[in-house]
Amino acid sequence: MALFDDPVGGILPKFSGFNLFWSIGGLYALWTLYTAFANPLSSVPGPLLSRWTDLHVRLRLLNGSKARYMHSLHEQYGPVFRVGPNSVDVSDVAGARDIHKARFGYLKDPNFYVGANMAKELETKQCTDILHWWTLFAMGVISELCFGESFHMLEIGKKNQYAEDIAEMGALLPLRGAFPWLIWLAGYVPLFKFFNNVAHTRHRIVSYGANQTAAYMKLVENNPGGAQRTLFSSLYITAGTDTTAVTLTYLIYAVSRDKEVHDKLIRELQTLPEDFTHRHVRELPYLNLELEETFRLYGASQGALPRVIPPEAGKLAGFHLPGGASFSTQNYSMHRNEEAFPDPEKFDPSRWETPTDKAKNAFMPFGIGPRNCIGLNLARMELRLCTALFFRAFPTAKPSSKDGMPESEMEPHINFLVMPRGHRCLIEVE
Ligand code: HEM
Repeated sequence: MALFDDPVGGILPKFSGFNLFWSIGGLYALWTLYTAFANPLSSVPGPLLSRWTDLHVRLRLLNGSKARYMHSLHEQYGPVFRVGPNSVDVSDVAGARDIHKARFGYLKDPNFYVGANMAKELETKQCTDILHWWTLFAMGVISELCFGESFHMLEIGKKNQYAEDIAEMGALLPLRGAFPWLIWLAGYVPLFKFFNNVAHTRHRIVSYGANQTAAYMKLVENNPGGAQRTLFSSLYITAGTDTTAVTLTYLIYAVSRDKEVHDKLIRELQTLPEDFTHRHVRELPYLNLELEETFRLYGASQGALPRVIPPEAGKLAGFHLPGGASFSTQNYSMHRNEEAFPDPEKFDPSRWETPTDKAKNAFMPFGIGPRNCIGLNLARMELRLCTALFFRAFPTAKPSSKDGMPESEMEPHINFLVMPRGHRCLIEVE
């Protein structure tokens, strides 16, 4: 059957369904050959499949194993490998640094709120979920900075709808990027209801942010001298909540399961005055080493941070990368570079006593260059203070298997951000 009738008669060639099928098939075959062999990225090593698709990498987002899979591909193919037809991942330290760079308080008293809540839970349940409490704490700090008002979640002991939405959005962010068509499909197919919720969640977050900002502006108008300055809601609130809470959780976990590291910290904390402030903890040498080692192994940002090669193209670690191609670096690999960090899986704060240049260069827990983390000083401050307050209050803290929590629950589930697989971290005291 002719698909297009030519009313003028005989000028246009007649296309049958059969011809159309072969034409599309032919174009597809040409594209397949081009992406496989003639694309400028074809000289970059990588799995054969990556010449046509990055689906094998994206699918691993679903079970949080993408960073580990990418790391295994680095071990197999070297510091630059092809992720998909138009993207590469780079763990070459010098190259990654060049490209990233060239182109391109009022803290709520964690002792009072967090400490009291944890102590209560320890008394009633004999263990406490520190991830839960650090999340409420970090959210409280950021909401005060953004909206001039805390959400009072620490006092109530649970997340409000906004915090639930933010957490859900954060968890789904990588999936939105990797499978945008699933979000679209969710609007039509009831099977994908889970993804459909993403759109509603996003809408609720945007309107909450707008309302809170309007309320704050009114407060400033009515009381120009009285209202505190805020960072406003333009600061993406997710960036400062789970990142801090998860990193802090892993810090406490890593320290409390290693007797030598733990005892050293406790001895150092005993030198603090009773009414210590951040000014005191900032100067504690061993606490600071522990912070660095936590950022290296468990810093919340371990997944790929993508960048687009500018139109004039670039050379990276010996490979020519065409303009428009995407390249990424992931801290999971950079921070496990064996030359920079011997025995990379070991949590060893002492490696930061005299770090080599290689270690300093490969270390980028807050990103580098003009788009690095704007909250890094706040995050460091929260981590130092909370760790000191926590171990002063609970010096015998250790990971708990009460409530049936196996160690495997603490295995990092890495999408863009890190999250313990079990979404909790139970601690008990002796
Ligand atoms: C341990 C805690 C944290 C870690 C590990 C972390 C890590 C990072 C990283 C790696 C980036 C760069 C992302 C990229 O290159 O695409 C980033 C960006 C950012 N971070 Fe953080 N962050 C933390 C805490 C915070 C806090 C507390 C805030 C809020 C005050 C914050 C706000 C931001 C913002 C707004 C950006 C985007 C900057 C831009 O795009 O120019 N972060 N963070």
